[in-house]
Amino acid sequence: MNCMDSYQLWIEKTAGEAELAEELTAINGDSAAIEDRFYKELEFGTGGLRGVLGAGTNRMNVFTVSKATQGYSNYLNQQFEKPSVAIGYDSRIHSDDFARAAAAVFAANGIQVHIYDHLMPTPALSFAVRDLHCSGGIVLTASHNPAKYNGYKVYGADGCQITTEAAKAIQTAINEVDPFDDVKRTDFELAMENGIINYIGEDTIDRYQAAVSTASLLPEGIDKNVAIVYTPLNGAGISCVPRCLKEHGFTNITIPDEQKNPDGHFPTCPYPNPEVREALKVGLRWAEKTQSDLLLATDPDCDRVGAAVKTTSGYTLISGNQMGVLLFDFVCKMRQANGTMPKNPVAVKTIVTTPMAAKIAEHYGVQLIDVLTGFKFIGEQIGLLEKKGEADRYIFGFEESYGYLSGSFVRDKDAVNASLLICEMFAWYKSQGKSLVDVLEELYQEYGCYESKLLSFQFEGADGFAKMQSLMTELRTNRPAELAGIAVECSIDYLNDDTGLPKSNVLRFFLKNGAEAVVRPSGTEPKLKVYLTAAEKDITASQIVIHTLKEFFEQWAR
Ligand SMILES: O=P([O-])(O)O[C@H]1O[C@H](COP(=O)(O)O)[C@@H](O)[C@H](O)[C@H]1O
Ligand SMILES: [Mg+2]
Repeated sequence: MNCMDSYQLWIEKTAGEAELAEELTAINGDSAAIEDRFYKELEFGTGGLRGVLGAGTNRMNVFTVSKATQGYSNYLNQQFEKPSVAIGYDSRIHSDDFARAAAAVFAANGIQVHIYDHLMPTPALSFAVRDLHCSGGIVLTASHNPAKYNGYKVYGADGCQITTEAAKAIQTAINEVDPFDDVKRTDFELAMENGIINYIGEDTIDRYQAAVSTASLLPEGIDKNVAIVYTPLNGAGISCVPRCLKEHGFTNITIPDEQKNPDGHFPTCPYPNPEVREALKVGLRWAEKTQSDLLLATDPDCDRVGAAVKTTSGYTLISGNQMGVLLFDFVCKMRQANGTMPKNPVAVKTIVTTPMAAKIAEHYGVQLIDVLTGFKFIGEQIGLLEKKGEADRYIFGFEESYGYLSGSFVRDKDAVNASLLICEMFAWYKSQGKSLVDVLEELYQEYGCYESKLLSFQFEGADGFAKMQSLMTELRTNRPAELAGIAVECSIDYLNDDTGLPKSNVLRFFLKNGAEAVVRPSGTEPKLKVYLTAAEKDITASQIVIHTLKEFFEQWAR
């Protein structure tokens, strides 16, 4: 069906939904606006389905959510005799409505539903799937994307987001569903009365908090008087992070008034992504006002966490790679000291995450596995260990995009777990008179001066998508012998080369002196991402290499 026909059909079928009907009427005659909403359907990317809120097949709305849920229900009913699911949601616009709509579709398909009765972190959904022995689960969230987005993360029975094979099968099942004719629905309240929909109890939440507590590494007697500013960025972290920190003795916590309450409009952080400085602005102001030691900021679904620490010259932001290596080293060090390092320990990172991790792994005798971008691939590795009865070998997983997990109790990145670890690590080094910046410097001395940078280039709409594809194709077919004058020693095309990993649209260039550039389109936002790494003899030299590469790629993406 072409865009115009789809548009007409949607006008007819969505008349009962005031918000959508109004939007469709408003774009009458605007062919670009119509095309943008109908030129494709939402598809699984790095972290589930994700799209702008609004009317159309390429938008997140009650129809696309219901269609996805019907498809997922068909898949579950095929795979399991008596399927059940867990549902979570964050603070985004319509996350709760979509969660209830999805619950009603599952219920109408005879699938038992366990749904949180208030917003909860994404990792708590991963936990609930495992705790309640569900066949799968979903979270309504677009993670850290801007406020105009929402999304739909899908989980398997192991509590891990579905990976390649399952995603393909579920996508096929979804594609077969007509959103207007094929979706079964029941009344949410009625299904609650009938017991096919249940609220997830406090006991599950308590067990989740207890599981996170098992990740604690700090020995008795360490001073925990760390002054912390914690901001949930108007998201789900408020439900778990303060409680977790307090239960572990970190009681000196200030939460910024503006960002404490759930609010999907994110009025003071329109792009609620701890990776970007702008999102930390309010938190930094509160940190300065209260002269706090540490700032922690979790994204709306509380699976990633950003941090800044007080130094003599103000607050220093710690990047995802920096925090990853700090935590990885800390986990290894403490487990060795506590006598809890398992035999043949395993850590997992993504291919776009700093190669410095390999040096740390080698130092501690940890096997380090590299996987494609997406924490689901880290969770998948834990699942593979679990199948062999060896889940305890997993000690840490991380990715440069501020995602960390130090235990097998959940299968997605966990910012509650990571917030606790960061506070413990901070207190541990503070007790030795060191800041995290000092420790980072020590790690550079020991393992090499790795510097990294992520470049993101925005490409909106159908035209942007085509431009991104052509940039990738051009780079793939005319593989450069040098980048910004730095020799390319070899390169990997993850789409066509045999890497042992699933095929993926990623190009990786290994440059002279251990520098690297990895290029890939984002699977969650209309962006092209370039991940740069340099490893020179000092940090300044590494920064110069990064700067040169940055200028080159900025020119390239124009
Ligand atoms: O968005 P989240 O926090 O659910 O996280 C998901 O998306 C991020 C961005 O992916 P992309 O680079 O494809 O945009 C990935 O780094 C992450 O591994 C994945 O779990
Ligand atoms: Mg997130």
